[in-house]
Amino acid sequence: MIEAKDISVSIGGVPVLHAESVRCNSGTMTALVGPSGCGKTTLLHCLGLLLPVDQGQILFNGKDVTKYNSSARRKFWCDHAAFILQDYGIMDEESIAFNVTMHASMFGRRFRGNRERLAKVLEQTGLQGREKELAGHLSGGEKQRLALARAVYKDAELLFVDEPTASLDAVNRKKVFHLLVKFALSGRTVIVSTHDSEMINACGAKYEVGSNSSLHNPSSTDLTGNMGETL
Ligand SMILES: Nc1ncnc2c1ncn2[C@@H]1O[C@H](COP(=O)(O)OP(=O)(O)OP(=O)(O)O)[C@@H](O)[C@H]1O
Repeated sequence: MIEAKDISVSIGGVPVLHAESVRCNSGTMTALVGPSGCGKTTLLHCLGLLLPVDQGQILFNGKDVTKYNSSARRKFWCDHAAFILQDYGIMDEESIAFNVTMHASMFGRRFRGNRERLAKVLEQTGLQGREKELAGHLSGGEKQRLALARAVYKDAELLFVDEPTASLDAVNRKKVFHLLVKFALSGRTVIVSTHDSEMINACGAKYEVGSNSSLHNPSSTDLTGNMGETL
């Protein structure tokens, strides 16, 4: 569970978030929604400790992590978090397998990850059989799916996702959709900044950035919204 409590952020002296509070529960996919420029990405970055807040707190499983220094933040990212951000964070000069597993020997790029898990996530993201291809040769949509494959392979407790369906066709949108839903249903905390109405409908909780109000607060018996229907 990750939570923002009354956080405010200014960028370049311009207020972007004002006293925002949102709680993202485990086992749930939470949508950060609202018009372009309202601060969805900024809030996502604050929750992921990628951007410091000026006021308020970020709580991870109830623990105040707001003032973590750079080494504590690095450990938080390494141990608990996975990100699919707008630039996808793909290393173009590396293979697909390396980008997913982040494992290779220093010399010769010999594969050292978990082969079974790698094959499974590539299958789930429609990249099966392409382990050895250079990531730089992939299209934008394929890179987006590769970023998702990496996040699922890591199996992190927290998954931060910015516009996961932005450059995908209908078939791949559905694939990404199902994968994120399954991931949340397995007990993970998934936070998605999105304009995609189908994606928003699949989320168990929705928070309108800038309105200071949750659109839907999941009760204990309805932690997943209509995620089950999506599967
Ligand atoms: N690095 C930056 N420098 C200056 N202004 C910024 C920066 N990052 C964000 N902003 C401003 O903060 C506001 C919120 O941006 P943010 O990207 O969080 O919005 P968003 O809701 O995610 O938008 P979109 O739906 O278009 O992606 C915008 O007005 C944007 O111009």
